[in-house]
Amino acid sequence: MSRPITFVTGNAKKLEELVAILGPNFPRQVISKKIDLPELQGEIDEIAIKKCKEAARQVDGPVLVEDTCLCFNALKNLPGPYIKWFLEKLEPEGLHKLLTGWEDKLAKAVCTLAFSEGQDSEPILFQGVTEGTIVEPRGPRDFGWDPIFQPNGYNLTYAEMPKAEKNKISHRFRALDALQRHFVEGSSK
Ligand SMILES: O=c1nc[nH]c2c1ncn2[C@H]1C[C@H](O)[C@@H](COP(=O)(O)OP(=O)(O)OP(=O)(O)O)O1
Ligand SMILES: [Mg+2]
Repeated sequence: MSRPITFVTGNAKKLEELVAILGPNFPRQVISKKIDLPELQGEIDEIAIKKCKEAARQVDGPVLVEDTCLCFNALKNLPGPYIKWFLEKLEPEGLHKLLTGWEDKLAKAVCTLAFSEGQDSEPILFQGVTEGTIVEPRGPRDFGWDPIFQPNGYNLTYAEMPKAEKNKISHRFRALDALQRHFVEGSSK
């Protein structure tokens, strides 16, 4: 039996979505641990790899971490990995106003998962991207920048969508889908 995978995050909403998306059929047992890992700088992949290595060091076993970016097309993909600080200071209204000077409101939500079997294993990455536009905030405020992100093909923001609907098309769903395929295909070998 493989050891359980510890999903390390300080964000209860991420955990809630991960549990709902993975469902009961994921081939490995997943437990969670609340640790606020350092907010690192750099390119997305590099941040996820370093975050995962730090989690594996602290947990000393198999770990899963994720880093979420919100990339504005007009701003050459910023705020990207720095979205947490932008959101904290500007709130959804301010984030939307950042784009006042640009006609281009296109954005990408990017979820990068990093998995490692433990301190001595290299992290493996799985990424999910959902494209959309940045709109004036609409809907409940319970999760981050959900009120300003309207995925392509919908006239609802992530915040206005029923959770089950967001979880079918979100950046997080797409990344977890790739992770799930890796484990399901791996376990049938
Ligand atoms: O689906 C989402 N819908 C709306 N907002 C979201 C979503 N997913 C992450 N977020 C927010 C949380 C944080 O303000 C920033 C990502 O930063 P990020 O470092 O990845 O998350 P975090 O520090 O809250 O948790 P963790 O301990 O896993 O690093 O975007
Ligand atoms: Mg973080």
